[in-house]
Amino acid sequence: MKLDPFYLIVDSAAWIERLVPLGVRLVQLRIKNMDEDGLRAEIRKAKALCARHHCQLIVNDHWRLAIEEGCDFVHLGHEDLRTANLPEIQAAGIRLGLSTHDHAELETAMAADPDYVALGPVYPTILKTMKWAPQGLERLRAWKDAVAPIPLVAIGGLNPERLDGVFEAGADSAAVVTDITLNQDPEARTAQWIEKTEQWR
Ligand SMILES: Cc1ncc(COP(=O)(O)OP(=O)(O)O)c(N)n1
Ligand SMILES: Cc1nc(C(=O)O)sc1CCOP(=O)(O)O
Ligand SMILES: [Mg+2]
Repeated sequence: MKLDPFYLIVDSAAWIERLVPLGVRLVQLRIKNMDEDGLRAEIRKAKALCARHHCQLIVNDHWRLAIEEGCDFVHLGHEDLRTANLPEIQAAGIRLGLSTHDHAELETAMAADPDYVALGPVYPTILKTMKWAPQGLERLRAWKDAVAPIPLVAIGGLNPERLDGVFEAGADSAAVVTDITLNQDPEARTAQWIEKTEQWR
């Protein structure tokens, strides 16, 4: 499976409405702290927007709602995997991306037969507190050797200036939150990401 090299992560359907029409092909809806009705409405809106703009939607964490809403790709972390029903996800034909941060998580992830593996944080991130130190590019290279031919996603502290390094180290896709959502011109920054990643598309 080929992933788009630019993997946008946002926390609302409103962001998807704003940025996906610019040409984003891969987006994750990552919402924390919302009740089930609100989440369902956001997922439904995001799904419709992505279908209209030929963008692959990946739903973070909320795999059951994703199945119920007819989505086809979810992202889960190690903690999520403890409570997720993998056979149910697989039986629903849902593709699965998994986070990893260390060798133990990588082993668990590979055993789950994922459609991609993410490694992070490659660089320091301001989005959330992480218990892992920045992984760096050599670690990314080692992960590539371990997961290929499964696609590898790099995440954490990424910006256009860091993309040559992460793709040279073997990443197939680069995921980003704050470099775009906290930018003073998110539309222009998105366009910059799309243009910069064209060489790996
Ligand atoms: C592409 C991608 N990689 C990693 C994560 C992190 O997932 P997780 O460890 O479950 O943490 P939360 O994002 O749920 O806080 C991700 N969401 N996407
Ligand atoms: C959501 C997330 N997961 C990570 C991991 O390492 O698993 S790093 C991260 C935050 C990514 O945001 P930014 O691009 O702003 O650094
Ligand atoms: Mg999670």
